[in-house]
Amino acid sequence: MELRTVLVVGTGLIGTSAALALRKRGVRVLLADRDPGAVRLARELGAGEDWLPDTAERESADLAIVAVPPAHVASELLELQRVGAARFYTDVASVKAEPIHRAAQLGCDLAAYVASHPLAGREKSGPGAARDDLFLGRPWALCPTDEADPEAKAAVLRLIELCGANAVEVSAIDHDRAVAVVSHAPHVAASAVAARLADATDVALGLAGQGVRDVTRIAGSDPGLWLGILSGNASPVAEVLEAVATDLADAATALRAMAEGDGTATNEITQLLKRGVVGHDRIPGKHGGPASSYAVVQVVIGDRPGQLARLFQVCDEVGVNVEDVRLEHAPGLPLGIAELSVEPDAATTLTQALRERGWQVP
Ligand SMILES: NC(=O)c1ccc[n+]([C@@H]2O[C@H](COP(=O)([O-])OP(=O)(O)OC[C@H]3O[C@@H](n4cnc5c(N)ncnc54)[C@H](O)[C@@H]3O)[C@@H](O)[C@H]2O)c1
Ligand SMILES: O=C(O)C(=O)C[C@]1(C(=O)O)C=C[C@@H](O)C=C1
Repeated sequence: MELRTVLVVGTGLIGTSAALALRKRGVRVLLADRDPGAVRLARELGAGEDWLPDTAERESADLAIVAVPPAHVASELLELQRVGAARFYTDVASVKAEPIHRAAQLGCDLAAYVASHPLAGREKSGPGAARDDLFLGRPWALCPTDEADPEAKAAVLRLIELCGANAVEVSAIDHDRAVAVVSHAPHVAASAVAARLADATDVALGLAGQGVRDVTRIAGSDPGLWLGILSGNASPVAEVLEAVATDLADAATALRAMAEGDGTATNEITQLLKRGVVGHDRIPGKHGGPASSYAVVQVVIGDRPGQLARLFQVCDEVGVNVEDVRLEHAPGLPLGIAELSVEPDAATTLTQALRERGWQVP
């Protein structure tokens, strides 16, 4: 099924990322959001054009993507179907059973609707955080109901393909149980670890390395959005968290025993760490990797004005496009590391050029 025109309702992180990916593949994208500022920014980023529902010659889109918080999906779907906004509809909410149930209760046309969920995101919200490669190589769940028209499913499969993601068909109930394990409970665990940092000493924070950043990155996400996600999948998430809490309580008990000289308690900790390795190794590498397979060039930079500008100047001189940049500060030192993500075959050129110009590239 070809998608010529797609309507994106909710031009935040996910809606705008999908819109940018579709634009890149030549699809016409119409944008709508209850916040006019979100539409304006998405448009300025090149995500599409404003949807003008009141114009007489308004056409119906091939597909509408409802990219709003889970609790608003069903009401938004109903309204869009009422005005005939599109031929087919999907949503991207992080929970699936609840919005589908609500859509059925409200009397939405379930034949034209196939719920979906891309397993890709960021800890930032809004169109400014959107990226056209967000979904590349990532799983994208779709949960067609028995009522769904095969053509509606084909439209959503085409959306997933155009965004470069991998379609995974699953029932809504199975989806919600699965994401409780791989997304929702991990999020709460990250928040609990990050909450310990709220009153950590400056000394502790000054010693923060990559480990705590990796474990807590998602804890920086919008609490309002996550309250909606967690409350839409409360029982499955509670079940996983109870198991995690048991492991943590057992680990604390074993550590107390070790502190009091009980050598046998080490076994308890070793078993947990080993089970952790087994679980970690089961995460499929392809889906766990970065959105694009860029090479990272690390450069030591002084903590002085103009350093980054000089660095980018070298990239410009040798014609290397910087796809992403990350700064690592060394606490207490007038130095940091700039990590430049570049196409793999540009990494050697850039490394050489930087070294020739006196930059320290470890
Ligand atoms: N953030 C993630 O990592 C992530 C990943 C996958 C899926 N999701 C899901 O995607 C959806 C959007 O999340 P996001 O991260 O893009 O959030 P966001 O806050 O970046 O964007 C949501 C947008 O929806 C708009 N909105 C809210 N209610 C609306 C309504 N009734 N009508 C029109 N617009 C409305 C808001 O103004 C906002 O611009 C959520 O359902 C979320 O569960 C999020
Ligand atoms: O990586 C992130 O920042 C995410 O928000 C990703 C993540 C996930 O847990 O994998 C979070 C929630 C979404 O529903 C989908 C993706």
